[in-house]
Amino acid sequence: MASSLSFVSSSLRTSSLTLRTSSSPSSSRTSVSFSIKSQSVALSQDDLKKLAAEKAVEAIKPGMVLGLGTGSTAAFAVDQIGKLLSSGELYDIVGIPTSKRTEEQARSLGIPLVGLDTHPRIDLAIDGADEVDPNLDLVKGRGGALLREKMVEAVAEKFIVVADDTKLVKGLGGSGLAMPVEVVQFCWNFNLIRLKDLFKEFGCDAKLRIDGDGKPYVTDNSNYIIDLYFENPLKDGFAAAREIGKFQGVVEHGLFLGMATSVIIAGKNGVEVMNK
Ligand SMILES: O=C[C@H](O)[C@H](O)[C@H](O)COP(=O)(O)O
Repeated sequence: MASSLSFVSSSLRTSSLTLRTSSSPSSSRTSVSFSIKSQSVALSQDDLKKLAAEKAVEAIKPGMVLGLGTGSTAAFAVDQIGKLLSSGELYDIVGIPTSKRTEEQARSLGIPLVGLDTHPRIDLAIDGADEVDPNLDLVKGRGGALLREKMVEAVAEKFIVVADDTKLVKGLGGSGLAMPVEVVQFCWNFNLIRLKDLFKEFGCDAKLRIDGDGKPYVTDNSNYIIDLYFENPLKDGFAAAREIGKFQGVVEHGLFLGMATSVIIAGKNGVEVMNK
């Protein structure tokens, strides 16, 4: 708790923000509120993503094996890692990218890359999320990277999720946006129908993800994605994950349960660090 608080505070200070911190010894949450001297500045959603991502990067130490996440928020973290490496403030780290996009970005920034074959244990993974519930369980994969993300983040000793506060939900599936399931291309519609049927009590619609050219979206692993849309949040994410996993041809799903060790959420009123 104390270490989380200090890494958030020092970084915000360098951004010339005034901080007020509060935390309870019995609580797993640390809040840092901030205001800009003179007058308030409207932070965009991208500003908030960057703020959360850069706070997470402060937890990186030389010698670490890192999981490099995918998406617009994780990209800010990868950028920051690249900057710190090139300035010499950070050294002796290697990263495992969770998508071809992240691999390309990391290579362009000179971040040394390795794979799980040679580095099966990761010290710290930093990634975004699509939904974060009060237990720090997540929906991920709207960017299509769920399979590699889950493989990498499942073996991370620490997994810090970075997000702006629009990602907070009371229950998973509750945002009304997609909960992705990666399936093999073979007879994909068979699995679409089974998935829709599995969740009919939650008012589930299921759609094959289509890319900008009107063709099925193909993941880095040459699979398709079926997006599930729920009218009501899932009551039991673990039960849902178990049932989805029973379908042959389902490769992975976007429920990341019991995996995040910390979540850094940036909102208009400050940054909140929630620890498991
Ligand atoms: O497949 C994509 C990943 O799970 C992303 O981390 C997730 O979709 C969040 O992305 P963003 O930070 O762009 O909202």
